[in-house]
Amino acid sequence: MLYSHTTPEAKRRILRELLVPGAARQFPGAFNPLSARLIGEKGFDGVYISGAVLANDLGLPDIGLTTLTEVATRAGQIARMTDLPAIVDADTGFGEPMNVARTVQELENAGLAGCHIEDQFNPKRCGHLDGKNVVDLDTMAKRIAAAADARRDPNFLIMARTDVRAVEGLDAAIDRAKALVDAGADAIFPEAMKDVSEFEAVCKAVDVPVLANMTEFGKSELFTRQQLADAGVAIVIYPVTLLRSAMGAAERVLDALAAQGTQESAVEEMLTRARLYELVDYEAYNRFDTGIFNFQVPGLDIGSNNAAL
Ligand SMILES: C[C@](O)(C(=O)O)[C@H](CC(=O)O)C(=O)O
Ligand SMILES: [Mg+2]
Repeated sequence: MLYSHTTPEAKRRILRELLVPGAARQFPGAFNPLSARLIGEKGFDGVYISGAVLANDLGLPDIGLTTLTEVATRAGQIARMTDLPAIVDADTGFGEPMNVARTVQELENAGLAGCHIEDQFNPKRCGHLDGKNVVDLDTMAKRIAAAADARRDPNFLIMARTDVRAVEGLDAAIDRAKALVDAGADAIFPEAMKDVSEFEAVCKAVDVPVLANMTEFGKSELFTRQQLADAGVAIVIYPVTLLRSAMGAAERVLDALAAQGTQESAVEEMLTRARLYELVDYEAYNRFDTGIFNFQVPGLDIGSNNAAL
């Protein structure tokens, strides 16, 4: 009832145990707190919180317009709804090293298990679009070192994302990944890999867990969990999958409603009232109320929901 029963510290310990090279742990992207609950119910290993989804949900493009406060608040709302560890996309860290340090502490406070910080500069963009720009290694290494130094929980995962692959090629991306591990990164997110052999090359080159981004309509094919596991990947994210699916469904029902004058034809596809209540654990709140509201006043009927009161 109410929220996660697992503490942030425990979630971070769990995350560290999950991130084994070759385990290809699946972290679907939650687009709201309730969808995080669904992800947990379906037996996934963790929850991803996408910067693109966060921005798009506010009606903004994913170009670095969201603020640390917005991201930490929303990520915290999502993290508290699940017992799974949640990793959030911290974009470029929201500024220079001192800002990155504050970012990490705010995300720790919000109950996240880890975050990734990338080497683009603002205005940043989706890693699967052309025309990206990256900062030099020194600047990025300082971001990562500041992040690692600022955390108070040693298990809070600092993942370095590099967008260098699309700008300077795979070898340069691998060199950067290695240097970022030296700077303190606990894990590497190599963005926009072209094929599975590229993931394999990164996994071989670094000694830390590697993430694969299986975003639809991007530069990477949608590899299966098994393919990525065989390549040595530790964690796979599906950042925008649920938002795309939910918005696709919303668009279809609006079309039906406009065309037919009723939503009747779409009801079958909808989450039922019962299922929705199940997801918010409605029943547990009822039980809680009944447990508290158990006293009697002589001569007065104060049964639950008594209209006379
Ligand atoms: C992973 C990502 O950073 C995100 O914000 O979810 C995006 C996803 C996307 O735009 O499809 C990315 O840059 O790949
Ligand atoms: Mg992003």
